Amino acid sequence: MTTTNSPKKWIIKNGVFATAEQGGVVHGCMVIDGGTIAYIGAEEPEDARDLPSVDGKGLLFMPGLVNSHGHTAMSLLRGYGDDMVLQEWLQQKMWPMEAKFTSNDVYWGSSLSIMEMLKSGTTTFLDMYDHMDRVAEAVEKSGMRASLTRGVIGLCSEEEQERKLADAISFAKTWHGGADGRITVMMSPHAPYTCPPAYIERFVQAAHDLDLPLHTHMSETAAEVEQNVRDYGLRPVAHLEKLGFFSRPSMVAHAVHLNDEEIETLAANKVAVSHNPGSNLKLASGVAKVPQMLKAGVVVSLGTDSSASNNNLDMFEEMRLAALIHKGVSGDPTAVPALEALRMGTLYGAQSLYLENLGTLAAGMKADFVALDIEQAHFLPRTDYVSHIVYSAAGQDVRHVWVDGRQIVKNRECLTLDEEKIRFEAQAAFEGLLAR
Ligand SMILES: N[C@@H](CCSC[C@H]1O[C@@H](n2cnc3c(=O)[nH]cnc32)[C@H](O)[C@@H]1O)C(=O)O
Ligand SMILES: [Zn+2]
Repeated sequence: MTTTNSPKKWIIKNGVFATAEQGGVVHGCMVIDGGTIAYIGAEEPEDARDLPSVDGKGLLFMPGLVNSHGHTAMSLLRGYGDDMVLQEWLQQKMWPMEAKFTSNDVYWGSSLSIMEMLKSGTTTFLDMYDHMDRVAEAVEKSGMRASLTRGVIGLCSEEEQERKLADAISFAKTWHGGADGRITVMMSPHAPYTCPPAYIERFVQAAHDLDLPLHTHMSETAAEVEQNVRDYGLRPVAHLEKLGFFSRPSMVAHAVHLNDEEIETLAANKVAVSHNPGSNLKLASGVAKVPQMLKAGVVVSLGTDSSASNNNLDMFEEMRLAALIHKGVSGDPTAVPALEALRMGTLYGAQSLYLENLGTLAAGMKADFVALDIEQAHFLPRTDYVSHIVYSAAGQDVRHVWVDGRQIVKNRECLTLDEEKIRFEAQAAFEGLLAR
């Protein structure tokens, strides 16, 4: 395929498009006008005759993947603490190292993750972390789309709490709508077990004042749920509901340990969930009731969580895990079929981040899409392309990536980033952390 220098309006011909719309796959062409998909269909539109064109032969186009929960700077801790239970992993391994992170460490860790995500077909991600102005800088440079949130652990003095909340608010004021609208912001107390109730209420108030969605970790482990009942007399869902958390558009990560009534509460309050199957398996947190949540009408998207609990950011793996685990656990092979897994990785991700016109290939949607190289053994025979994406593909199959109609990965290389420098600086940052 010969690629274009992104003229304002152009057409991809001879392509196969897995649209993530109900109905699945289009063989034909797609017209891109600036940052928007203007047309997709089997027939070439009359007025497209003279447009600059690209031959899509040998490529499978699909919407860019949306990674709805993670901590990008933690790629610096990949392989640093494995095979541990959540609370010990956080308290003994992650938090002591993270306390040493400088804003430069965050910049290079985040850049490493951004490079990994882009090259494996993710075009939008959520990041909950500290030093978020540096993450925003990395996102802006990369050309990627992101929902960024200054996550706050409130197990500290009141003064410190005030400083962190002020930091979260000032980050939101500076960056919401930044990078030509590619950056949006959420407000995030880290979790009910790391933030006192009154402090969580301050975040809810700030989200109201700034008109932003809320995000948090919720009901990730059974121990956390028991602890919440001991401390506050309520399970985390009722606890957060009581604190007004669900009075805002909100999205919670994990939601592993839920009873039927809690699933109904999430559905009734339109609370979206980021399901993180790889991280939940690795930390043995349990298996979320995804088929039940989907049936109840909850928007369930997919996230990797950080590279310290995954240990990569390949969203094809998360789609495959989501499609497989829930079959295995329920004994029902019709649970989470391929198209639903693809929609969890794309459209439902966009919806859970409260981003509009994003997540499928259809006229009027944002032109965030990727092309997989399907001239490979594991894409044959050419039967069901949605099945191939979910059950056979991997991030390494991604060849080109566009965000807002602009090409940012071409022939597996990031056009916006200095890949060698990022690899060097990330390794140096990790060595610096070990030495301090
Ligand atoms: N250092 C910050 C808080 C950062 S929010 C992101 C936090 O989430 C933590 N984290 C990563 N994965 C998980 C998970 O699966 N569950 C709960 N916390 C996690 C991570 O270690 C990091 O400390 C402060 O100033 O308060
Ligand atoms: Zn997390």
